[in-house]
Amino acid sequence: MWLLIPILVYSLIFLYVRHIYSYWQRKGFPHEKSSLSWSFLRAIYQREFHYHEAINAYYQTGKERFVGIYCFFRPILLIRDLSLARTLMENQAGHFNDIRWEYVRSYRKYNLLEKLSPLFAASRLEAMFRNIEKAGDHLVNKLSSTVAAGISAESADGCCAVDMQQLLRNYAVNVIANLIYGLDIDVFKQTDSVFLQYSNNAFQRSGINSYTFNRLPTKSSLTYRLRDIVQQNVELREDGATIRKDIMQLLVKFRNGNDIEVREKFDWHIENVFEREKIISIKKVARIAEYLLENGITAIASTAVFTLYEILKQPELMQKVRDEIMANSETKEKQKQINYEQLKNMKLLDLCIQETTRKYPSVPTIERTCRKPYAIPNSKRTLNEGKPFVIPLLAIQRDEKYFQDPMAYKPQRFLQDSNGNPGEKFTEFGLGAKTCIAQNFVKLVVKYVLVRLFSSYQMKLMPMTDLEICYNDTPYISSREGLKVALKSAKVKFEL
Ligand code: HEM
Repeated sequence: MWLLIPILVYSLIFLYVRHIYSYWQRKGFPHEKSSLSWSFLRAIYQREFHYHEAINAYYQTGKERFVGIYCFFRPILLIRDLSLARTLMENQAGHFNDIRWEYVRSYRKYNLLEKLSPLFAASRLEAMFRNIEKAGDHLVNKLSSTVAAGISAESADGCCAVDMQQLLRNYAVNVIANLIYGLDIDVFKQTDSVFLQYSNNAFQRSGINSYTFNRLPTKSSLTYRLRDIVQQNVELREDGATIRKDIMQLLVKFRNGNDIEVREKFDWHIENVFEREKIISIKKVARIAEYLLENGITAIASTAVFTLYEILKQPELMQKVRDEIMANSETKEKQKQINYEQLKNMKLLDLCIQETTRKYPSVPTIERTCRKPYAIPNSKRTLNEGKPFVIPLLAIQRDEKYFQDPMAYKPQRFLQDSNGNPGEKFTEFGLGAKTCIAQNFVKLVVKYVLVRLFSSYQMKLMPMTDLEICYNDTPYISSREGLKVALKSAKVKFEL
């Protein structure tokens, strides 16, 4: 009798595991070969720890438009076809809604993302430009003091080696703290700042390199400290004691039901309403701010780092970027001055940022869960409720079917050719109801920091033997020294 219990338990586990890993076969989908062998289970387990790389690698192994694969007890449908991927992202019609962004008001359901999209409208960002400049000043001040102090061995020839990855990450922290939390802080000086601690925690967590573990709820004391900052800020602004042109101001306006839609004349003042009329609670404002903080820092830093890395790798491209900056800026009191309008004219840098987001997408895979059965177009298969699909953006954007010579960094690929044919297309910021609301913002802050760097310094990549590019979640450079760049003041020329 006692012997029967373990046998029964093992049999049930065996049947359960086999049931999971035969899902796609049972449903008649094209699927990866699965078995309960040790090698298959080990491969599935390893896939968990290199999720984005594994998903993108599997994309290369076949030709079907979609294929059922397995990730650590989760059957997932991998989409291999760009037009199917676009259809799935665009035509949601309730099939793939993300309930995290839904909210109910007067018995009606709204998509919060859609309502919040004016937060990052170009005209709003233009009004916030002074705050972005402050974050740029903090970075340049830090670099100036580092170069002046000549802390490195290379300082003898007037140049200094710095880790640009870390510096740009701190710049991103300053930008987000300033615009989203409404605080003009400088984490280069305030090294105990809650924002810096949050950023370092998130970076270390990504080192665990696991799909599941990275998604476990991670409410720490930092979350509560950030919530306190939001609470104080919201109260100050609702009292009218502070009017600041930033994203927090727009979030508080939205909370009070004030119009934040894009109009020519915009009033930043907050019309405070009774508590019962508020659209979202302070807790919700804090959650949105934390979501933007968490995703924003890594996305801004990664896009800035890889754009800089690729430009520095190509001296010819670097010269063109410099020329463009020189042609569109003016010198006042021996300093290069750049305003919003001049920045808008720098088209080559726009193309560079676009090319970075193609080659190094900061969202390497898009995943959605099916909320109601979805018949896949031009096929006889139906994706059932509760089952996820994944779009391997990284692999699609590096597929020669869609992009010529995909591993080459060619910003010009997005330009019209001489016959007026449009440049190559891409989907990097997503489509449909979950399109990235912050795309204008990230392009602006990355472009601005690059302009500040190229107009203030001569830069050169230092040789790094252990440079590796990792993808968990956002791409980053894994090397002992981050992205090591030698800097000289712009007046001193490097031998290139
Ligand atoms: C170059 C940098 C960035 C890229 C390539 C990027 C890409 C994307 C993509 C592909 C989506 C769609 C995800 C989906 O369909 O599931 C998305 C959504 C979103 N992004 Fe971005 N993003 C970037 C920067 C940012 C930044 C800086 C922020 C915040 C400050 C941000 C905030 C969001 C938000 C709030 C969403 C809504 C959907 C969600 O994640 O739930 N993004 N982004």
